[in-house]
Amino acid sequence: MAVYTHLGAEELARLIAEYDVGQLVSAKGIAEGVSNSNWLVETTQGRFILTMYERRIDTGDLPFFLGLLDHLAERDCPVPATIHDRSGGIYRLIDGKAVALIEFLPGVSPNAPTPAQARAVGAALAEVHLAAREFPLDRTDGLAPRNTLAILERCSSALASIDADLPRALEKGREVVAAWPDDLPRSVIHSDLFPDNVLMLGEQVTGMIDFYFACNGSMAYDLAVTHAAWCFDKRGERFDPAIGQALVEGYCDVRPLGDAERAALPLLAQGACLRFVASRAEDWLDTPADALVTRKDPMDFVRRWDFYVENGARVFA
Ligand SMILES: Nc1ncnc2c1ncn2[C@@H]1O[C@H](COP(=O)(O)OP(=O)(O)O)[C@@H](O)[C@H]1O
Ligand SMILES: N[C@@H](CCOP(=O)(O)O)C(=O)O
Repeated sequence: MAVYTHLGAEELARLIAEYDVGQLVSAKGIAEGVSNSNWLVETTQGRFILTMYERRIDTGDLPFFLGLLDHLAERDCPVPATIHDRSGGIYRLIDGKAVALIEFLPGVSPNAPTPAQARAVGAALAEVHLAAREFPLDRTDGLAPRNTLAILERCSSALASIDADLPRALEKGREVVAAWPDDLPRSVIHSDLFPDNVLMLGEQVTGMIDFYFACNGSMAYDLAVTHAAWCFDKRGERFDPAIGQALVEGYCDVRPLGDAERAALPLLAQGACLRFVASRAEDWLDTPADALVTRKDPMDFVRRWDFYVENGARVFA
C-alpha cells in the first residue's frame, strides 16, 4: 500500500484548481510504492501523478529532486517533468505536508527483465548521468558507504535478531569503506534504480521515477547499484550474467567507463550491497512485523555481496 493520507474530493479539486491542467475528473490511490502517497489524477486535460511526501523526505530537498526532474526532462531523458502551479511553485503544502503534481508516463515495471531491457536501462542511466552534469544544485549522499556503515554499526546489537548471519556484514562493511575510491568521475546519480523505479514498454524505457535518493556521487557507483538491483533474483541467490553484461554494455554505448571506473566496479558493487543491507536492516528494526508495509530482507543483499566478493573481478572484467 502507499496511500497514507486521505484527501477528500473537495480538497483535491481545490488543489488541482491551483494548476493550469483543466478540471479534476478522477483520482485513484496507487498501491505500489512504500515511502509516499501517490494518486493517479485524471483531469479534462490528461493524466498526472500527485505525490504527497510522507516520510524520509526533507521538504528542503524538494527543489533538488523536482528541479532535477525538470532539468532531465528538458534534456529528453525519460523522466517525468513536474507541473508548476499558477504562481510557478514546484510544490505546495496541504496541512503542512508537501505535494507535487508530476507528469504521468506510460509503461510498466518489468518483473523479470530481459537482456534487451537491461541494455536499454543501462543506456538510459548513462544519458541521465551525462545530462545531470550541468544540474546546478547539490545534494550530499547521506547513504554513502561511510554513512551506511555507521547505520549498520548503530544497529549492530540487533542485527542477529534479523538473521544470525547478518552481523558479519559489519566486518565486510569496514573493509569496503577502507578501500573506497573517492576520485571517480561524478555527476548527479539516481542511486536506487531498481526495476520498480523504471517504466518500460517492451524494450523501451518510458520512465525513470522515484529520484528521492538522488544526490551527487560517482557515476560508476550508480551503475553498480543498478547492477545489484537488476541482475539477480529477488533473494540474491541467482545471478543472471546475460542481464549484467547487457546492462554494462548498454551503459558504455552511451558513456564508456574509464579504466579506473571499470577496475573499481567489483568494490562499488559491494558498496551498493552495504547500502541496501544497512537501509533494509534499519527499516526492518523500525517497522513492526505486523505493519502494512512489507519489510525488505537485508539478507537478499548479503547474498549479492558474497557473490561480488567471489566473482566481481570476473563479472566486470
Ligand atoms: N510519473 C509517473 N508516471 C506513471 N506512474 C508513476 C509515476 N510516478 C509514480 N508512478 C506509479 O506510482 C508508483 C509508486 O511511485 P514511487 O515514486 O515508486 O513511490 P514511492 O516513493 O512511495 O516508492 C510506481 O510504482 C508507479 O506505478
Ligand atoms: N529500493 C530499496 C528501497 C527503496 O524503496 P523505494 O520504494 O523508495 O524505491 C530496496 O530495495 O531496499
